[in-house]
Amino acid sequence: MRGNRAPDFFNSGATNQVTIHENSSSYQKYRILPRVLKDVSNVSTAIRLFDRDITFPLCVSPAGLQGMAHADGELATSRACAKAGVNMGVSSYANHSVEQIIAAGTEVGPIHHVMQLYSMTDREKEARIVHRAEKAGCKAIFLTADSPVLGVRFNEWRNGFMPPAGLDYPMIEKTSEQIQQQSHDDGFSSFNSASHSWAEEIPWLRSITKMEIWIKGVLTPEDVEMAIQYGCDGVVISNHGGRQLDETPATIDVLPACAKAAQGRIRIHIDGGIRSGSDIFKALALGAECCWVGRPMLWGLAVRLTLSVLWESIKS
Ligand SMILES: Cc1cc2nc3c(=O)[nH]c(=O)nc-3n(C[C@H](O)[C@H](O)[C@H](O)COP(=O)(O)O)c2cc1C
Ligand SMILES: O=C(O)C(=O)c1ccccc1
Repeated sequence: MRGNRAPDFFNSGATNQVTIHENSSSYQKYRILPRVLKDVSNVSTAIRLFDRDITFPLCVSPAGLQGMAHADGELATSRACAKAGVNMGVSSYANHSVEQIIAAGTEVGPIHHVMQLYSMTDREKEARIVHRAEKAGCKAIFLTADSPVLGVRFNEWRNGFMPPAGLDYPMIEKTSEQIQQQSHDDGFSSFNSASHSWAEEIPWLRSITKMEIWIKGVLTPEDVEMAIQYGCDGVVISNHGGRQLDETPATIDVLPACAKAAQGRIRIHIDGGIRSGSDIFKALALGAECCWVGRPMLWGLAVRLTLSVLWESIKS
């Protein structure tokens, strides 16, 4: 059976949903030790990122298929990020082009974007994404390194999730019809190169772009060291929101060791399960410079769609 249950795609983790839950619940293991009699009359949550102040240390992670949550999809996300004064990651599987997404945000206010990339079997197409992103004004490539193949997602399989008709994928240069002709797994993960490696990918990327190069999906001090050796600018400590390899640790639990390994030689950001200001505080206290968030932004888009449908039905 084929189905288009968007929640199966947006909300799901991989296999038994262990990591997706642990990402959030692990924050409750950490307690905040305040120091007292400190002058807090003049404080700011702003941090500097890509040579610009953002209002607070939370940006929006790249997530594909936002057109399934709302027709404006990534355009709306970009506007919202600009309004909030934070930066945004653009997925290679966005339903709008990087040029349109940047234009939509920039109309609202100052905003920077980063382009998410997978190592692809079609290197020429991968290079076209990089060049388009750079020309459009992206500040960095976020190379997602945890997805040589797509995660095992029982919740999607159970209902035969298929991306809906009518959505385009301008960055990977596919229409929904082309995606639907392949099975869900083939349609998506066949673009990713299962034979990717540090040596194949990073020097090549470095040779084709001046943008910063970040590795998204790092969970170990060893890979932080690899990213430093390969001259990368930053890493995002991430397990893909528990959607790729299940039973990997919560990102907050591996952050201290990763930050220690970095010793200030590379930027350390984090995502996965961050849902409140105290989560952000703990991540910063444990060594991250900035946090990123995925699903809550998608839920916001989907609620806007639901409200507009409700409103139309009330009016008529
Ligand atoms: C529906 C959905 C689609 C995603 N698509 C991508 C993607 O295209 N590329 C990518 O690198 N990460 C993708 N991610 C992972 C996010 O960038 C991020 O790592 C994750 O959502 C963070 O966890 P959180 O949702 O608990 O905040 C996706 C996540 C979700 C929920
Ligand atoms: O679902 C994801 O996590 C993801 O990275 C993805 C995979 C295929 C299409 C869009 C996003």
